[in-house]
Amino acid sequence: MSSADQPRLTRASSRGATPAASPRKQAATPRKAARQLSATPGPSGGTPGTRGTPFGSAVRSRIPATRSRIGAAARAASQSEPNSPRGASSGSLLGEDGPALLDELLPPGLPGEGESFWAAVGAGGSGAPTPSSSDNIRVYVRVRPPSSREAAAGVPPCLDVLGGQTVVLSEAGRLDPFTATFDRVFGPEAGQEEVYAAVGAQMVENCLAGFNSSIFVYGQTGAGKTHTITGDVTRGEDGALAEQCGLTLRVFRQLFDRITDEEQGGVRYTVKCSYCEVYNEELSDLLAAPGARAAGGLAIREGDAHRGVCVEGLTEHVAVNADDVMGLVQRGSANRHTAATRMNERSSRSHSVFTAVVEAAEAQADSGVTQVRFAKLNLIDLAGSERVGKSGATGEQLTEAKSINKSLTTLGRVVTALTERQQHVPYRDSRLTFLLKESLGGNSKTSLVACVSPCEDSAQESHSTLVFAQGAKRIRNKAVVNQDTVGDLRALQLENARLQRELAKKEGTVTAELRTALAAAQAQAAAAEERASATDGRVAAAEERHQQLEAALNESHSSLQQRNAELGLVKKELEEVKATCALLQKDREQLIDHNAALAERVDSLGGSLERADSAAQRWEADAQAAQQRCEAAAGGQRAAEEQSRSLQREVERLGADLARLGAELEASREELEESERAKKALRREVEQVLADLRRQQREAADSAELAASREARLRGELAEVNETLSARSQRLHDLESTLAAETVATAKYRKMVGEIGKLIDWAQSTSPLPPVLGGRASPAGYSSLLGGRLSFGGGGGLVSPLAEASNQLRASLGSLPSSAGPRPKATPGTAPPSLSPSKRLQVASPAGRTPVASPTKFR
Ligand SMILES: Nc1ncnc2c1ncn2[C@@H]1O[C@H](COP(=O)(O)OP(=O)(O)OP(=O)(O)O)[C@@H](O)[C@H]1O
Repeated sequence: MSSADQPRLTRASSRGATPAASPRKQAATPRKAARQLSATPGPSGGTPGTRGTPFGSAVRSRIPATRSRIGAAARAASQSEPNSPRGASSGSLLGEDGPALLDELLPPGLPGEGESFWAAVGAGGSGAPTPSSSDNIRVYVRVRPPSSREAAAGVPPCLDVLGGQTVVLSEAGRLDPFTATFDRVFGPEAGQEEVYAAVGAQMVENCLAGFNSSIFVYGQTGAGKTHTITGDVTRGEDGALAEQCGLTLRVFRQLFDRITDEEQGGVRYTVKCSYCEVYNEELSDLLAAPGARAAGGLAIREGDAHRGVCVEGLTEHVAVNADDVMGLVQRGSANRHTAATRMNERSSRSHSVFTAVVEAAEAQADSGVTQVRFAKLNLIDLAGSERVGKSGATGEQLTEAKSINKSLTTLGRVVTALTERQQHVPYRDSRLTFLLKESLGGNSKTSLVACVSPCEDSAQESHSTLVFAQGAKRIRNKAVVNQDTVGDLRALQLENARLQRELAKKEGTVTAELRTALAAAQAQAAAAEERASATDGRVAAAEERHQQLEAALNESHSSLQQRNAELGLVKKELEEVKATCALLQKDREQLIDHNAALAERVDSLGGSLERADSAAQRWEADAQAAQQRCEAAAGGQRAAEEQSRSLQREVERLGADLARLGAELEASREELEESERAKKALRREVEQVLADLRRQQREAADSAELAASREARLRGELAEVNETLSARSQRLHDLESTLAAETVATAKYRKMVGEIGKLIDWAQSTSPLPPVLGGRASPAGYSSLLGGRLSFGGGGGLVSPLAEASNQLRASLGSLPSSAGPRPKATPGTAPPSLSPSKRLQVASPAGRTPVASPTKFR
């Protein structure tokens, strides 16, 4: 614990809160308080010596008059502030006059002389005086460390903590620093345990003592509220709470430790938890089974005098240790509405309230009375206010932000109304404030932790938070110890029995005073019964017991029958009073509702009136200004008329221009339409050309494919033709060789024929000289060969066969080609087929040869 805690803890203990550092010492506190309560003189323990004190028959005669005063007081109470602290309003149906009026009903010396019945029955109808405490809300400020984003951006700080209780905000542009003092200010270095020791520990003690206790966390988004109230709710490595665990689990750990101690002293505890959230003005149960969430949210209503505001249908879960609570907090937190925003990666989009109702029952061995104390412990995590522009909220987040800001504004108005002690506190203006009604200005000991960012870019929000926290400091709550009526009713019944026994002892000497005392005691019992009937069904049993006592009284004191008849009359009267009270209670409730509705109506009418007033003033001012403008306008009217005439002329000129421009426009429009038509025709043409092109492209593709296949086929055919050609060339060559040989032979034959001819000619001639053969003179042998001259006439001789042979030779030579060159003869089987010229392919002949036409197929 830091040294800064010291002064605060000293002051806390002087207020009755026990420092957390000494739990053992604290452990005795509630038991001691309970014993003290039971020892305090009450109806059953009236001050010795006052019992049986005569208090005159005048008291009885005052009853009817008093009854009418009760009615008036009840009506006045119901019309007065419906939001009066729970302790005051719940103590009686009769409002502030209640104590005095009931004192009038009671004989002196009954339930605690010198002490009003009001104090005796207190808020819970207890026979013991109820300790109450009127405290201001305790307000703490927690400055969180800079976030990693702020540290990285180097945003300068704007807050200083002085002496543990003062915070100073200095902002660029602000002339004077803003300074505020609180119960405690935690700097960025303060850990979770330190915050718990200062804020949470005392709440545990308050709760065990029977006081409702609430802790709020408030502040802008991302300021550290959830970190403070919930924090890390997982187990640490050693199984203990995590270091960053917030107030909630630390409070319950301490609470259950203390309960264990207390139970050793005979006190029995029950802890019932609930967890709800207010999201977009709808209340829902965070611990409801999946799918069991009420559509449209849960309803809130004013509960009975003891239990305060109730949420209908909210599930309650019994917890017997801190682990149970941890499970519930984990489950509920997982169901809570959260979202990532620019300001906080996991921003709570709802207000949440974790509530535990702690009930302690302690039997009093001496009196048989069972003291029942109970307290509500609320841990409230408010959603953070946010500037929409800064948080970047849009869509659903924007709706959430608006709803959050609206309910926080109502919270601000409630705080203002309470601090200014206004008659009407607008609790009902939002679900949040209605739900937290008891914690704000009511029956609760309340602490508020205002969370702020240390950095300058949040200075404005930190300032608003500190101003809100300052306001909250001035709220006064009135907490009372909440006690049940079981034991008190029993005490009253015991007192009743005692008085009746006393009455029996005195028998015939019983005075009218005693009867009145008895009646008063019965009135007390009946009143207590009536209050008890609002909370449980035990009254029926009590009445039965009461009747049994009456029967016993009748049996043992028959002499008192007549008096008992009178007693019956009184009882009847009391029944009437009871019935009247019940009616009054109904009236009062109706009046409270009516009053609240009226107050709201008055508020809204007040607002409307103010708006109407200010509108009327504005209208008046507007009328005056309009009057002045009229006057000024009248002066300017002539000038305006002149101007109007010139404008008229201008208008006419413009009209002419307009007509001309209209005509031009019409012409342009026609041109435009024409060009539009031309454009369309052109477009059609282009489309046609494109279509043709596409078709041709397709055909070209087909032709290319065809040409490729033809080329391949032609190449094949060409190869075949080339082969045929080379075979034919070879054949030609052979034929040429044969022809050359034949030509040589032919030439030889010709020469021979020529020479033979010459010889024949010579033989037929008379020339003595032989012809020149081969360029030489024929040898003599010819002559000898021929035997002289050949004779070609008659007789046939040698000349005729020679001439015949020579003729044959000439004929055969004449059939030979002369000089056109050799021509190959078509060989059978190789003769080219008769093909059309168009189907012949010209093939190059071998060098030196005549080109040959080669037949080929051609498709
Ligand atoms: N005192 C602190 N020490 C260390 N970290 C902190 C402290 N306070 C806040 N943080 C961290 O700052 C971040 C924002 O805190 P938190 O979620 O509690 O803000 P919040 O006020 O609840 O915001 P919102 O209203 O948007 O829900 C968290 O990551 C939290 O752990």
